[in-house]
Amino acid sequence: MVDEYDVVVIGAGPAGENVADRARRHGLSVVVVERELVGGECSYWACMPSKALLRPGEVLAAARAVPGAATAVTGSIDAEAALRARDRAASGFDDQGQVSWLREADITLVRGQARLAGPRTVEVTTADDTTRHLTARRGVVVAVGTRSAAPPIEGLDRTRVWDNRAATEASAVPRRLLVLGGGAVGVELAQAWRRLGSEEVTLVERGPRLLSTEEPAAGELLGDALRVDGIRVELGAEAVEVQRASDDAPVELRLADDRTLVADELLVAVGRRVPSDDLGLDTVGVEPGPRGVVAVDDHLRVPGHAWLFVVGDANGRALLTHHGKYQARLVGDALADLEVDPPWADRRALTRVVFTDPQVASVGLTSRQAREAGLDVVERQVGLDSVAAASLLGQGLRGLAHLVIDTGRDVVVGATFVGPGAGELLHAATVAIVGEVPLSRLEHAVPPFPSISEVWLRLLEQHRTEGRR
Ligand SMILES: Cc1cc2nc3c(=O)[nH]c(=O)nc-3n(C[C@H](O)[C@H](O)[C@H](O)COP(=O)(O)OP(=O)(O)OC[C@H]3O[C@@H](n4cnc5c(N)ncnc54)[C@H](O)[C@@H]3O)c2cc1C
Ligand SMILES: NC(=O)c1ccc[n+]([C@@H]2O[C@H](COP(=O)([O-])OP(=O)(O)OC[C@H]3O[C@@H](n4cnc5c(N)ncnc54)[C@H](O)[C@@H]3O)[C@@H](O)[C@H]2O)c1
Repeated sequence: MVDEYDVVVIGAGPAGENVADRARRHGLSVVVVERELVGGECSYWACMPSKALLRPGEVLAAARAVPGAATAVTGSIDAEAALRARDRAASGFDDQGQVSWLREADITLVRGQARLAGPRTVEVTTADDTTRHLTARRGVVVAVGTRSAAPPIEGLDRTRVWDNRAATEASAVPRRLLVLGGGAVGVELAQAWRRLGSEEVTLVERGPRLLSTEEPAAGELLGDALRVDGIRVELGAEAVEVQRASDDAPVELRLADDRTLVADELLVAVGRRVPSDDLGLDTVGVEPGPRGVVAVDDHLRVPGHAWLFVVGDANGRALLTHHGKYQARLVGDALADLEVDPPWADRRALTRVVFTDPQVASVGLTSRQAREAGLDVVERQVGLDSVAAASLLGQGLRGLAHLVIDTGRDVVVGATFVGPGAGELLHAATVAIVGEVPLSRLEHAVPPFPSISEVWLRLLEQHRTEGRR
């Protein structure tokens, strides 16, 4: 059976859904192939459940920091209620809502495993083991996302451990949790489970700090906050071996310095891998790169294959839902032959928020990336406690605001905010970066009093006082 559409999308995660939506809005016929749940990793085992797991602890900590409110907090977190709220945030791990949305948008859904079978052709093996062939008049879009990567650690392939799926869908709080990897997944889920009631949480990171790709001060401040929560943070620690006597026995993680850490669960959060092995890329002469990533040009096309696009995690440019969706919107326009800018914000204005408490929110280049790119930059940094609003948020608040300023053009090229709710501070910086607003012009962007946004005043004052160097 061969069906012809304008666009065939492989994968119905946020990137796939958005490219389908955009292309359909332009009047193109679109089919999406999904082998699991419509909505992808983000909806069920990543963004949504992890944020739901973090939220009760965040609210409680905010209340405890406020005199008057703190005394009203007498109980502890109801973990079972929190897990039920998590289930609701993940739509009960059921995709009927998103399937209805596809139907209403007049996008065809085919359930099954898709793989390329030559130029513009996709072969689908459906659940009942029948094979369908879909052909694309305008283009095929690969939006297959990523899964947890397994590091080469002795014994790992024989040992039951948590990946992001197990760690976000768990139905009970582990008494002792080990987390391998101090990136976004590791820090968020370590704090979530600690605050939900895990008695012992140890975070193991082989680098010298958490969130190693962000400004060093951000990872250091977050590390301090996690320690205050009672999480043991092991930096510069390399895991070399893992074992369990049986699936229910404690898990043992041996480090390179020969110490052994023991827990009930081990979350492995050391990065991601694109499931491109069984994608039929060989049928069109394409080889995936490291971690299965399918490389694309500036317009998200696979070089030499103008009909083949890759959006979202699978192209390795930005492992973030909102950037995948941004890419998807541009590819949806390109499929309709509209003239589009390349998605340059992936490179120059990448927005990221780690939803721990404090949140770590950043956009654009870090000081290191800016210098590596050959820019002449200065850094400005102030504590969040430099503004009046901080004292109203609660006692003992720690946080920072940091700018990377290109002295040649006198514009912001990177910004980092660490603090409660810092993610909501980010968009002002994003607009300043994308709009290349000169710092002299920012003097006229007046933040309201008393708001945390007043940190912009402190940063600009510092920049004026210290001159351009
Ligand atoms: C724990 C965790 C928390 C996160 N939190 C955030 C967050 O707060 N904010 C944020 O921006 N990002 C977050 N991320 C990252 C975010 O989840 C991803 O960037 C996002 O899901 C990528 O979207 P995607 O559409 O590219 O891929 P995915 O969401 O992975 O979807 C890909 C879809 O393709 C399907 N598929 C794969 N291969 C095939 C095939 N051959 N045939 C048919 N279907 C196929 C899959 O089943 C899946 O449904 C988090 C990640 C993790 C692990
Ligand atoms: N809030 C969010 O937006 C959010 C939340 C979670 C994940 N994400 C996305 O998901 C992506 C993947 O996140 P991640 O945390 O899995 O990966 P990551 O690459 O961000 O971090 C992995 C960490 O594990 C460490 N590591 C690697 N091997 C190790 C080993 N053998 N022993 C000890 N440490 C080791 C690395 O040094 C690194 O710090 C992120 O890049 C991010 O884009 C986003």
